Amino acid sequence: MTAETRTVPSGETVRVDLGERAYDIVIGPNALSGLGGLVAALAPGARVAVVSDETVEKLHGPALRAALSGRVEVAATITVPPGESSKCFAELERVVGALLDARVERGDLVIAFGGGVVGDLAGFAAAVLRRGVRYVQVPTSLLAQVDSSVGGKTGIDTAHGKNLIGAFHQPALVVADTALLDTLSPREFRAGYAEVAKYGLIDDPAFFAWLEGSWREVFAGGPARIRAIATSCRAKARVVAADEREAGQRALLNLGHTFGHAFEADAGFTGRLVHGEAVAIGMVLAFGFSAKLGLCDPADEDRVARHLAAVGLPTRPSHIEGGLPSADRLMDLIRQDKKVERGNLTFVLVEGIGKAFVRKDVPETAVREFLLERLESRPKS
Ligand SMILES: NC(=O)c1ccc[n+]([C@@H]2O[C@H](COP(=O)([O-])OP(=O)(O)OC[C@H]3O[C@@H](n4cnc5c(N)ncnc54)[C@H](O)[C@@H]3O)[C@@H](O)[C@H]2O)c1
Ligand SMILES: O=C(O)C(=O)C[C@@H](O)[C@H](O)[C@H](O)COP(=O)(O)O
Ligand SMILES: [Zn+2]
Repeated sequence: MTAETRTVPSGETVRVDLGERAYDIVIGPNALSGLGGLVAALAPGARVAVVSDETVEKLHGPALRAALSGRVEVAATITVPPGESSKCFAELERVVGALLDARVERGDLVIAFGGGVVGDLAGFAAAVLRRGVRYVQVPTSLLAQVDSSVGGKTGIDTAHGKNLIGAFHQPALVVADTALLDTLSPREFRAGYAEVAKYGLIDDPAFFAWLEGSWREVFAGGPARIRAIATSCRAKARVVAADEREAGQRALLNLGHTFGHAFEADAGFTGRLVHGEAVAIGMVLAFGFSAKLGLCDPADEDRVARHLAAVGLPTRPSHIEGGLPSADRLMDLIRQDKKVERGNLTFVLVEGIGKAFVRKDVPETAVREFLLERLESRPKS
């Protein structure tokens, strides 16, 4: 275990152990109040530029500025429209332009204040601005607190697919204030929960079993929520520290994503299907595909689907509103997956709950046949 953990009252600090790029994830219900001091210590005298979305800025912008006040000068606050459609070239150009207008220098810091969309977009902007400035993740959605703010994957989507343009650029600090989640919509909380459950499904069956019994407390807030977030961050920190650039085992964090990203791209990166929902459907499909290949017991797929459905997540392609793509359309999108090697598909498969593994050279014919079986509704194309 390379991720260090320090327990602090009603919260926790997890270290992402990456040598000269190591950083802390500060987790807790009042973590935001410490941001000014942490940023001032990280880059004494530096200015910061805040990138947020309109919803988060309106709800929590004043608290962020109060946390920075008297410690750090805010050079600019840049907002983008909420939602996945902001992870695009046009918004990247606008954000980078605004950072240059504010004369953000190499020694300054960008603060990504929002969900995973803002984190991925602002992180990518920071990666390319003046060939790289440091940034701080202040994640405000459950998904961002348990997954996207950690690990340094940044980027945008294109019509070709999800996150196809981007860079590995680690944050200098992550501050996850769990109280900010109180304003998150139930739908977005559920979407983030899919990535929480993912950590149990990858290699922590005891965590998955705990979630099956305690998810209501996680949704309600309090210690169970903090425990779920800290456990997720520890798991992600451990994987990232061992394989920063996804040369091998980091691909496990992609469980459910090869299918999920294809459905998201087909939906046009709209609110019709948000990332966590696509991951929920994709994880059930990953279990189903593994069962079809004789690698795992079909009962495990049922158990996963039962739990995700219990919290209100979609679990089948037919749950996606607005019609389904054809298997051929999905195969086209899957061929763009970043795990493809010399044209061959790579999938994260399972031998059971908590027993995920990476399989290269998965035959396209097997994937297509499986998709045809699972696209129960009439395709729209
Ligand atoms: N880089 C990574 O490792 C990684 C990991 C997982 C997901 N992602 C990416 O993250 C994105 C999804 O992130 P997301 O689910 O946070 O979506 P998001 O950023 O769109 O946030 C979801 C919605 O919640 C709102 N919101 C955020 N915080 C809020 C708060 N505290 N109160 C009220 N509303 C709030 C936002 O305005 C938005 O409408 C996808 O683009 C996905 O690809 C990246
Ligand atoms: O951090 C990772 O590695 C992940 O795979 C986490 C995923 O939850 C996340 O959605 C990530 O952005 C997907 O990565 P990608 O390389 O498939 O775009
Ligand atoms: Zn994801």
